Amino acid sequence: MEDGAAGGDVSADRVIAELLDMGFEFDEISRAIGAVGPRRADVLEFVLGGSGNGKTKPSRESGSCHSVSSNAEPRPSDDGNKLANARKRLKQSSITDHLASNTGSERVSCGQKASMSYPCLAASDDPRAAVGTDMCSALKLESQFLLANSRSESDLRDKITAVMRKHFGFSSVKGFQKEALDSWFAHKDCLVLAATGSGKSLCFQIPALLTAKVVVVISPLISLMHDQCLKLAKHGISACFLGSGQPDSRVEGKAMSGMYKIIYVCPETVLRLMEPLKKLAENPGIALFAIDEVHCVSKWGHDFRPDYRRLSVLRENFIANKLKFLEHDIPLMALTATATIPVRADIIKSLKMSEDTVVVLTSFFRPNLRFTVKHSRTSASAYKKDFRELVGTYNDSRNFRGKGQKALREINPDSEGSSYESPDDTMSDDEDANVILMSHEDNSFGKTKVGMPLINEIAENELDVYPGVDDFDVTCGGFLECSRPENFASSAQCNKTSSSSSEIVDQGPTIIYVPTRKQTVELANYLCKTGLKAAAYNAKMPKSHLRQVHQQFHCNALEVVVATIAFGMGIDKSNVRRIIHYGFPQSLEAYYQEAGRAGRDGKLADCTLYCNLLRAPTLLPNKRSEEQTKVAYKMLHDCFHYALSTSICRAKILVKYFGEEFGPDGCRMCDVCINGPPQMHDFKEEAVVFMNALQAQNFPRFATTDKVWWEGLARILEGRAYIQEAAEIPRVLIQYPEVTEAGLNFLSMQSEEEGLYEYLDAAMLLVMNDPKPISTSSEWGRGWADPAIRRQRLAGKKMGRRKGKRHSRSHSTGFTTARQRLAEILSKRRR
Ligand SMILES: Nc1ncnc2c1ncn2[C@@H]1O[C@H](COP(=O)(O)OP(=O)(O)OP(=O)(O)O)[C@@H](O)[C@H]1O
Ligand SMILES: [Mg+2]
Repeated sequence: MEDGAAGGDVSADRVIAELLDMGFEFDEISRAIGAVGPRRADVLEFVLGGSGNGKTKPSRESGSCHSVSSNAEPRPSDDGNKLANARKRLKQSSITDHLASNTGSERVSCGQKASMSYPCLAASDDPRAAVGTDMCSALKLESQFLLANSRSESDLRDKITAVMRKHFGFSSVKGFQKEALDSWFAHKDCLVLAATGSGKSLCFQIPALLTAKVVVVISPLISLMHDQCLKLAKHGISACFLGSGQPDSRVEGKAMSGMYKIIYVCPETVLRLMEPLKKLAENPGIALFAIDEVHCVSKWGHDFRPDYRRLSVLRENFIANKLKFLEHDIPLMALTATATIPVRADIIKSLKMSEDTVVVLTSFFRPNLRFTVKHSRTSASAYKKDFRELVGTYNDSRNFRGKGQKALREINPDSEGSSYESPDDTMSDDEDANVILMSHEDNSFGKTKVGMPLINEIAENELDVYPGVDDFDVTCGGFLECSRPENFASSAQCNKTSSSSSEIVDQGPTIIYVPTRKQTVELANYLCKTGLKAAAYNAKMPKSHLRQVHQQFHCNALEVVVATIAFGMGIDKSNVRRIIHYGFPQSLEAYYQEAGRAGRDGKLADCTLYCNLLRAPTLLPNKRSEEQTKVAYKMLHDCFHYALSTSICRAKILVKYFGEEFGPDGCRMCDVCINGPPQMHDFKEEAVVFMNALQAQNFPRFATTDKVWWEGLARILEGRAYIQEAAEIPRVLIQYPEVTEAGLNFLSMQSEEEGLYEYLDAAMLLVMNDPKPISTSSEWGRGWADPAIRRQRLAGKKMGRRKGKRHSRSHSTGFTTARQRLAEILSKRRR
C-alpha cells in the first residue's frame, strides 16, 4: 500500500476495506470516518493515533512519544492542527534521500578513512598516497596491496585483523569467520551455518576489502540489502543494491563496471544479469558469490524462494573450465542461521556446490536466550493474564522512579469496564479447543486421505506471508543513525516519563509476534491502554507508519512492537530483551530465527512462546502442492512437539532440530530445566488397550473422552515407534494410527515387560490437572443418557463446587474413568 494514495479522496468503502486489511476494527474505522471524514490519510491518522477507541488513555500518556499507537482522546478543536502535524510527521524521507545521503557519507568516509593511519602499512608503502580521496580507487589499491602481500596464512591473518580494526572496529575475527575466510582464500565453496547475530555478514564483507575484486551478495529482501548497504557506508565501504527497489537506473551499470566493492542483488536480478556478471568477473574480477539466508533455497526450509534454486547457474557458469580468464572457480559462500540437516544437503545439491565444499558449522546454541512455553488461548480474553508481567515490568520501573506510583489497576482496561478478562478462562479455553478439534476431525474423517480439505484456524488473508523481495523502503538500517545511543529514549516526551535512561536499558525493548494483522492492532492497543509504549506493525500498514515504528524502535522510544512476521530479517538491534510469540510459529526454523533477534548484546533475554497446548496448530498455506503440504504439516508437528515437551531442555530441542548434539546438561535456564520433568507414568495398560484396539481395526478414531490425553499417548507410542501414521500426508496429530512391528513385539511381550514409563507431555498434564469432558462430543452427549455416567459426572461437578475449584477432581479419578470408559467402548465395539 503506497502512501501516495494518502493525499487523495477515496470512497469510504475503499478506506474501510483497506483499514480492515490492516487489522483495525470496523467500529473503530467507522468512528474515525464519522469524526474526520473519508480521507484515507485522516482516517489513518485518527486510528493510528488511537483516538478511535473512545477511551481515555492513561493520563501519563498524554502527548506520548509513541504516536504510532497512542490513545489520546481527540479534541475537536485541535483536530485540524493535529492532522496537519501528523501529515508533517508522517512525511518520511524518500529512498532517494537515503541514497543521496549514502553517497555523501561514503565520500566523507572515504576522505576520512584515507587520512587515517593504517597500522599494517609503512607510510612509504601506502598505495593510497597516490589516489587522493576517491574511495573506490583507494580501496581497490589498498586491497590489491593487501592480498598481493599475503603470501602466508599468518600474513593473511594480519591483513584480516587490520581490515577488521580499520573498518569495523573489532579486534579479531571469530573462529567460524576465520574458517569461512580460510575456505575463500583456498578458492573453495563454503556453507556457513552459524547462529543468528553471530556475525555471518563479515565472512563475505571482509573478502571485498582484501582484494581488488568485487563481492556479489545474493539476498532475499530489498530492505535487508538496503540496510546492509547503509551499514557498510557507515564503515566506509562502497556498496550498492540492485533489483526492483533500486530507484537509480545508473547504479546497475556502475555496479557491473566494478565501481562498488560489494553488490547486493536479489536472486531474480542475478539471473537476469548473467552476461554483465561474466564481464565483471573478467574485469575487475569477482572475489566471491555470497548467498545469504541460503535456507531460502530449500523446499524443506521455512522461507522457500523458488528463484533461489535457480542460483545453481552461478556454480555452472563461473568456473575456470568455462571462463578461460579465470584462474580458479569463483567460490560460493552460502550462509544461514537456520538449516536443518536435510536443508543443508538440499542447499549443497540445489546450488550444485562443489564436492569439496567446506561446511563451517558453529553451535546454534545461544546461551543467553531463556526459552519458555506457556499455555494460553492467545486471544483478547487472555491478554490481561498473559501480559500482566510484561506490563508490570515496564510500569513498575516507571513507578519506582517516582512517577506517581500509578497502580496497574488504575490504568488497566479492566478498571475501565473492559471485557478482556474471561470469567472462566481455562474452562472455556479447553472447551473451545476441543470443539475445534472435533470439528476438524469430523470434517476430514471418511474423506480421501490425500487432498482432503483443510480447515485453517485463521483466515489466510489475515496473515502476512513471507515478505516479497520488493518490500523496499521499510528498512531498519536507515535508523541506525539515532541521534542518541540505543539505550536512550529518543523523544522529549519519552524522557518526561523516564527519569533515567539507564532504566530503559534494564527493561529493554520487546517484540511480540502474533499470527494475524488484526491481532497486531488489538494487542498493541491493549498494551497502550495499560501504559506501555507499544505499536502495531504489519505489512498492510502504510509504509510511513512502518518506518516510524522502525525508527522509534531503534531509538528505544518504543517499548513493545506487536508485529506479524513482516517485522523480520535484518533487525540487528542489540538490546532486544524479550521476544514473545503469541501463537504457534509456522516452523521451528522461523521460531528460532525470530527468537534470535533477542539478546544480540550477549545479555540475558527471554523468548516466550504462548500457545494453546490443547489445540494442534493447523494453519497451512492455501495454495500448495502435496509436497509442500507434507512439509508444512511436518513443521507444525515439530512446533507442537517442542511446545508439548516436559522433559527435554528447550534449547536442546531447538539446537537438536538443527542437527546439533547438546550434551547431557540442559541450558539450566528454560522452563523445563527450571521446573524439571514431571513424574514418569506407566503407560503400559493404556498402551496395550490402545494398540489392541488399533490391531482389531475397531478403533479408527481416538476415544472422544479425554481425547487430548489419548492423543498424547499416541504421540508417546509414535515416539517409541510402536505405532505409525498410515496417512500419506501426516498431519500435526496422528490421524490414522497403525501398529508397527515394534508395537506388535511389545504387545506379544507385554507380560515380560516391566512397564512403559514415559513422561506425560504438557497437554496431557493440563488435562490431568484439570480433567473435564468434551461437551460437544457425541460420546459425551450420549454419556448423559447413561444413568451411571450421569451420576459420576454430577458427583464430579458437585465435588468441584464444594471445593470451590474446578480442578479439585482427583487426577486419578478422571484418568481411570476415561480409561474405563474407553475400554467399555472398545469391548462393545468388538462385540
Ligand atoms: N568478530 C566480531 N567481533 C565482534 N562483533 C562482531 C564480529 N563480527 C560481527 N560482529 C557483530 O555481530 C552483529 C551481528 O552481525 P550480523 O548481522 O552479520 O549477524 P548474522 O550472523 O548475519 O545474523 P542473522 O542470522 O540474524 O542475519 C553485528 O552487529 C556485527 O557488528
Ligand atoms: Mg545475516
